[in-house]
Amino acid sequence: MSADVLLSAKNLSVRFGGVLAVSDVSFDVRAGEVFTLIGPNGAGKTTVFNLISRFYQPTSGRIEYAGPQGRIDLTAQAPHQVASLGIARTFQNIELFEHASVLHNLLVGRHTHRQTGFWSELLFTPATRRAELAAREHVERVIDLLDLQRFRDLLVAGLPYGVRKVVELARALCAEPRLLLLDEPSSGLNVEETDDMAFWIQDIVHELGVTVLMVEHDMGLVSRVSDRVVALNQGEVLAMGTPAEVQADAGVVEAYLGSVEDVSSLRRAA
Ligand SMILES: Nc1ncnc2c1ncn2[C@@H]1O[C@H](COP(=O)(O)OP(=O)(O)OP(=O)(O)O)[C@@H](O)[C@H]1O
Repeated sequence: MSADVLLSAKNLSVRFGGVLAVSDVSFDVRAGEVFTLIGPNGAGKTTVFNLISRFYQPTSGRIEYAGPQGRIDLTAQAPHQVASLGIARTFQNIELFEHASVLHNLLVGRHTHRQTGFWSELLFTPATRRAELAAREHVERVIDLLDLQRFRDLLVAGLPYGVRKVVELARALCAEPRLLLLDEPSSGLNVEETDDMAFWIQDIVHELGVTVLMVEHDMGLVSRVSDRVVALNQGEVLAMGTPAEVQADAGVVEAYLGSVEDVSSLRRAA
């Protein structure tokens, strides 16, 4: 794995009974890029995400990851270790504490980052106080970056869907991830909100230096924010490259024929 690679999927396969959901899939995600998985329904995108989050174990293959303490085999880690390795994710269906304020949700998101132990937290030692202060500062930075000031003390349950999507993005960022997994960030959003989401994704990559691995159906968003794209079909890699290169691939065009997605919009906006 070369120095600029943050995550490397190597010959991943997953079988569910008779279904080969992911078949010999390999790709590298470079530090600082937006790397996007596309493909028709059932192509294996969510399964790849679930392998990286450690919800699923591969039938064969492995995932190498440049963690805070050096390179590791991610597939050997327990699911509860993933957050402390600097990997955060959002979900297709928003997962927030509905009856807590935005600020509370963000502080909970931050909690996975805490390094202080049980006794120091109980005794509120100087190390705990410093950690608490750093947590608050980072949460405030994320609130500012994603323009959430006016919502900070409101309950999540009362917020419009589009704002909740941004809060979920903020919650994931509060854990200070090295790698952020975004599962269909545009799902449920209207055109204007999708436009804003593209802006937020670009902003967090540039401002926070986070690497993004995304599953997305909206090809306008994909072409706007992605550095590189991998197209999956029936569990296999069809094509990989810049949005324009993948769009030009004959296999990709064929896989998308008859589907609602318009592959021509994969051309990156100038
Ligand atoms: N837990 C599971 N048990 C059995 N089969 C599964 C499981 N998860 C996924 N599959 C199957 O694996 C294949 C790939 O599904 P996956 O959800 O990864 O596709 P996808 O590309 O994310 O599709 P979509 O865009 O519809 O979310 C499908 O045939 C699906 O039915």
